[in-house]
Amino acid sequence: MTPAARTQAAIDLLDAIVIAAREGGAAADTLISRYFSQRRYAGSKDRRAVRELVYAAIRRLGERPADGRVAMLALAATDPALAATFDGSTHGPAPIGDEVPAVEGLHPRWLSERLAAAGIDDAEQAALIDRAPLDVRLHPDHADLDLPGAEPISGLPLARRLPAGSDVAAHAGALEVQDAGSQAVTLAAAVAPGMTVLDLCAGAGGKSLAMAAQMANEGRIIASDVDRARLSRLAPRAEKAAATIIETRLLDPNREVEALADVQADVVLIDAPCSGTGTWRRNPEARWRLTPARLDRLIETQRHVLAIGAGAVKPDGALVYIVCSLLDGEGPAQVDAFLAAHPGWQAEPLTLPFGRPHHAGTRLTPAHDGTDGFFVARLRAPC
Ligand SMILES: C[S@@+](CC[C@H](N)C(=O)[O-])C[C@H]1O[C@@H](n2cnc3c(N)ncnc32)[C@H](O)[C@@H]1O
Repeated sequence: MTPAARTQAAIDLLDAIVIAAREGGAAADTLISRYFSQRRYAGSKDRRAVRELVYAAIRRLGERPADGRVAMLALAATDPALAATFDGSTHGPAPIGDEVPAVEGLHPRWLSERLAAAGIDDAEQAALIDRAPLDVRLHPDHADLDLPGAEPISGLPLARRLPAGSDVAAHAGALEVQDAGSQAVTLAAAVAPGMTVLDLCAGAGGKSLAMAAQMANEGRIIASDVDRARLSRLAPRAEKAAATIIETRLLDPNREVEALADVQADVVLIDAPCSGTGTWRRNPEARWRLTPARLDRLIETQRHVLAIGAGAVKPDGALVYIVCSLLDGEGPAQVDAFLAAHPGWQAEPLTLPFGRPHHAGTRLTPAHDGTDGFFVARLRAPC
């Protein structure tokens, strides 16, 4: 592909990403993969170059742009070589005319304001869209696995930080790709061999698998979710990891309580659906998707799953609430509301390898901890 054709490809992709963000379509990564699967003529260098252009534009623009062309024009405004690719050639974009590029910025203004209200200052906000590192968790049986360029991560003996682009697929069964922050917040569950644990919002099971390792594969983990497709990815992962204590339970939305009536768990982990503001490093276009109305719906769902989770904790057991968001409405405010509505429950102090105390829990941020952003709280049920 010529440089001009790469620019046009980035514009086309950004068009699709903007529409998907507005209409709840697929993630940018998925759209990029689909785009190139239909254009076999594009080589690996072309794909990398186009991808970099697309993500540079997404990171540069806080507000969702009108379309791909104004997004790329914003990049071209400070990059003469890129501006020169708007040359009107056969596969390239039309020459730059009297056009207004998209406005640069960190995040949509309403989200910046809510993050600031949660104490996330400008430097912390900027770090939310840095590039994320590639972290993995080794299975205990493979703790001495030699991975080229792997760095240890302090406080997490089985975690390694790998050079970008490392081939982890070659080690399936010996490791899981999992952000160090995600590994750290799972430690708040303090699970031990023999316990009964409910991972209420298990998804594809990243945290269930980590807990099974912490439990030395002894005890019982019920991994539940309302999303069949996500939950179905857990069984093959558990098999590869030889995590035999995990059983999956697909929940019918709004009938979760009946489906979990037999569960009295030592620990209920709720990795709740959330806005994902703490994971924007991995999918920065997610900040173009979120709206106040969507956030309100997520907050309502969080309340719902907290109430379900509380009913499955045995007396004196623990409820661990996690969100990968830095918005207080999804973290501390949820926990405060829960404690106010559930007399006898108490927040417990946490000692984790990362994070700082924040209201009734602990907060991890990319700038402070080098991890994705999380809020986690551990709540003790009355005896
Ligand atoms: C943050 S994701 C979980 C990620 C997962 N724990 C992991 O570590 O990979 C949140 C999950 O909550 C699930 N969820 C949403 N509403 C739910 C409900 N009412 N009951 C159970 N799970 C629910 C979603 O389907 C989604 O998979």
